[in-house]
Amino acid sequence: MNRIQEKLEGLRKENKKALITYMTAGDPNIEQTEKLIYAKERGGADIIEIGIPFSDPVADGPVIQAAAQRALEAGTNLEKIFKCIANVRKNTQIPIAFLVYYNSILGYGVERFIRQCEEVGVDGLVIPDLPLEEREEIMPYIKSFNIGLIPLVAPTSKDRIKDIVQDGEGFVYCISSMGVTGIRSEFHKNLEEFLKDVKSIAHIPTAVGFGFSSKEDIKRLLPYVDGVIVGSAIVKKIEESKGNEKVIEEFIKDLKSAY
Ligand SMILES: O=P(O)(O)OC[C@@H](O)[C@@H](O)c1c[nH]c2ccccc12
Repeated sequence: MNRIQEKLEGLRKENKKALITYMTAGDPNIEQTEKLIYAKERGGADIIEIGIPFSDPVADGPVIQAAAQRALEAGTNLEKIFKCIANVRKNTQIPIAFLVYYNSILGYGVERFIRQCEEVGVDGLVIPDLPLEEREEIMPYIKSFNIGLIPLVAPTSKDRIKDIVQDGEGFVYCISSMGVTGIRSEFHKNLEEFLKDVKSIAHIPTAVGFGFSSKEDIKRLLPYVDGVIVGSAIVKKIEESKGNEKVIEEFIKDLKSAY
């Protein structure tokens, strides 16, 4: 069992749910990313999702695109990110998933990338631009290392949900609404139905993300899932505060108070 599975299993036994928090690696710089991981953990984050900055992030909204831009301008690359996670692992066993575009993996070399993930202590991968049909290219490597592929399903996935979640591990990432990441006030009109459907089909825990920014949002969703993912709202705070650890810790605490 890896850290993500262990964490979610532990929470389930206590009748609790997970707060999963996203940020882009290297925003505002890679040294601060390490400190922000600790700040998030202090604030009560259960799982940390780290975005690998990429020049053509098709699923990212403006806030996260800008973060990737800042990270790339600060000289962030995979080598530095792996080093950062290796350092983090000297201090905490908090579960870590990478949000990484498939092109970044291909550019680095699939096997080399997955091996490195395991070596430094990454537990899961979310790969937004990897279609089900192309999964077999990477699956053998993922299976031979202790990493989980976190599958993404959207309200439009419908009949394909079963196939998409089949060899997923960790949790199923349910996308709340179509389009790109970013804070929203309206979600897919059948969101609750969709989340219930995924829950009934999936053999692993479910989490929902895309658009959430407050404890009110979280409270509304918790009955239907095992975790809620918050990204842009945190990245915006990182931008505004220039990566201030105290600000982020307090914001996470506030979100966690919904649980
Ligand atoms: O930013 P939001 O709307 O809170 O959504 C989470 C999201 O940022 C994070 O999980 C993410 C960042 N980039 C992505 C690309 C695809 C899917 C998910 C993501």
